[in-house]
Amino acid sequence: MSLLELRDLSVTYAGDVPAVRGVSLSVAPGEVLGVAGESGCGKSTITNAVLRLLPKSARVGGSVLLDGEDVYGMSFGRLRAIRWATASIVFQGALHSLNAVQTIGRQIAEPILLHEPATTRKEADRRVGELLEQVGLPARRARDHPHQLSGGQRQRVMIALALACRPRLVIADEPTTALDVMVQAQVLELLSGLVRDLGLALVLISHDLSVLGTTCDRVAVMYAGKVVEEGPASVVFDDSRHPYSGALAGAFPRVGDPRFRYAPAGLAGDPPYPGDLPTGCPFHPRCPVAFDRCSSADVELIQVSAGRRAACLLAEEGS
Ligand SMILES: Nc1ncnc2c1ncn2[C@@H]1O[C@H](COP(=O)(O)OP(=O)(O)OP(=O)(O)O)[C@@H](O)[C@H]1O
Repeated sequence: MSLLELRDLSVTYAGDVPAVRGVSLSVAPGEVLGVAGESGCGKSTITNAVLRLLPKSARVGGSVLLDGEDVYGMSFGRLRAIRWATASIVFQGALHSLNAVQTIGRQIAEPILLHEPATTRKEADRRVGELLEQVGLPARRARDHPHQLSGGQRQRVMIALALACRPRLVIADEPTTALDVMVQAQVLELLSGLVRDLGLALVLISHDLSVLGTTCDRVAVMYAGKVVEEGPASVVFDDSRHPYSGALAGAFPRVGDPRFRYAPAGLAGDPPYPGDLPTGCPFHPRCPVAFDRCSSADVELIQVSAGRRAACLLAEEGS
């Protein structure tokens, strides 16, 4: 059974900005789902929607089911109980998310003491030490302040923090952005190990397909608030059925790679602003293989083969 299920989720910000438009996705324990797309496609909005962290003015449609429970139908008391304990988020920007004037240990202990009031300070400190070791840091680093750690170490602390209350789902929003390639690989290996060892469900959000390709079981590619392709990570990138996924994958091309057929020279232009979307397929103004119907036809996400969905007229025609 899925631990997280988004059913036709839509989020519209004040001013009629439809940032997320009918997204259906799910992730099971022990599975890594990648969510890819350029800046502004709605990735962080989905993250915040899962734990009801959106601004009050945002309108939410569809549903978010966490372990079968409707997140938008539950009381605030229940919501407080599931935040951290059932699901937690590793937010973007480790440096800015940590409190500069508090020790690492204090910050990790805080959600434990809040969610498990029977825990003593001493027990919480022991758990903090264990959590730090679990993410590959010595327990003594609990006494440090954030500025005493490197970027990669701070990101590990963010992961320890997310694990503090033993959640079953972790959403990591751009967990490796701003880290150098070696440290990136270590953080991804750490996350994969946690999925393997703890049976976590992990949603990994990134604009960088090389990050997702190596770590995820399945990937959903988003464009202008919608999923435009979804399937096993390896095939989505190696044999894209949507020109946008092909173009994103083409940003990391290999010689002789079939992805070149979509993006010989990279992807020109910018994604549309959600408040001002083009008619037809929202990708058509940038699409290297668009034809006349693309600017007017409604394109739905359809199943193109077992476990694979794509939203493209060419995929519909099976070409
Ligand atoms: N509070 C808000 N009010 C109005 N519009 C918003 C708000 N937050 C986000 N948006 C808009 O919604 C769209 C989706 O934003 P979101 O942050 O979810 O994208 P993203 O894919 O996570 O981008 P990034 O990778 O840059 O974080 C963007 O066009 C953004 O400008």
